[in-house]
Amino acid sequence: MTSTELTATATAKPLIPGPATPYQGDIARYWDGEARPVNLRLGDVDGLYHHHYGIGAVDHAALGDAEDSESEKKLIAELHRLESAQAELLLGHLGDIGRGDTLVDAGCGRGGSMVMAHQRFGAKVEGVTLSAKQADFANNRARELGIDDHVRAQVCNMLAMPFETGRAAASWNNESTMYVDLHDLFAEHSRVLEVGGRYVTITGCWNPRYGQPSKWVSQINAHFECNIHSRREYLRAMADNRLVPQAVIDLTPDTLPYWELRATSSLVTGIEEAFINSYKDGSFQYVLIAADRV
Ligand SMILES: C[S@@+](CC[C@H](N)C(=O)[O-])C[C@H]1O[C@@H](n2cnc3c(N)ncnc32)[C@H](O)[C@@H]1O
Ligand SMILES: CC(C)=CCC/C(C)=C/COP(=O)(O)OP(=O)(O)O
Ligand SMILES: [Mg+2]
Repeated sequence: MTSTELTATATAKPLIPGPATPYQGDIARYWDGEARPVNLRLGDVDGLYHHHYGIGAVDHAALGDAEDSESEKKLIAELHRLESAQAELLLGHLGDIGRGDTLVDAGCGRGGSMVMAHQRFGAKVEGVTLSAKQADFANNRARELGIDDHVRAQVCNMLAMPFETGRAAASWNNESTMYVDLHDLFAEHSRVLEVGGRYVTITGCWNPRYGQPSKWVSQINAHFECNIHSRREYLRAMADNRLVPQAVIDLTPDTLPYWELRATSSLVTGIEEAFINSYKDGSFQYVLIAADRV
């Protein structure tokens, strides 16, 4: 069943009485209304629906040549492959995860990373999103795949998750930290993670060596109604909340090929220039941070 045929059969009920702030209400409405072809057409490739960006070298052989009648389909498949490669990289930093473990996806979107996490580790995966539409979509996909006993999305604020203290083996934010205060966020991850648990995020952050958010970063903030943090804020907020980084990887060179390929596609959304220019002028960085809960 493709995304266009998929309809919400069960409506996710918010766990807490609605968004915590008017801003969160706006973000819930943004994602409830989001239906960009660049996200749905890529997800239709294999049923893994992402709302993050790709990394890795473009496989130009897989694209065929321009005259190829299938070139659009091949380009979509290649963009999707790079986005799934990004999720695999994040999951690869979660550490030694077993079938009996519980994982938390904070800001889970339509659930592509949750499905991949369960398929990779066999673990239980709990996701939260502000968007009832995204939660319904993710839960319908889990039901279709027969994994709804292990993969569940709930409508709630990632700053107040309905999970017991100290029970998650690992948790992550995949391009969802730019919607919340990092101290509040990392305090909540530190609460739900077991001692020695692992936290991972992949995010876009402005470069403190540039000085302040560039005009390109401001354009990205306006485009997504988000608030991109600086790299130093991540490290400071982690240090203040018992999260000790054990890997900080600059993925900027690895994500540029994805953006340059995407900029040639018919699925462009208009934000490609801001990402490419900010990555190239050094004002913006694409970073993975993996940290241990001490
Ligand atoms: C860019 S999408 C990323 C989705 C997913 N991580 C992925 O990689 O496909 C950002 C997600 O963060 C969620 N989000 C933003 N603020 C949130 C909050 N305060 N609590 C829970 N989810 C939130 C949005 O609902 C959306 O699902
Ligand atoms: C790295 C940064 C700053 C990302 C901001 C968060 C975000 C909106 C990611 C992509 O979502 P999407 O896949 O829905 O966006 P698009 O429609 O551009 O593919
Ligand atoms: Mg996308």
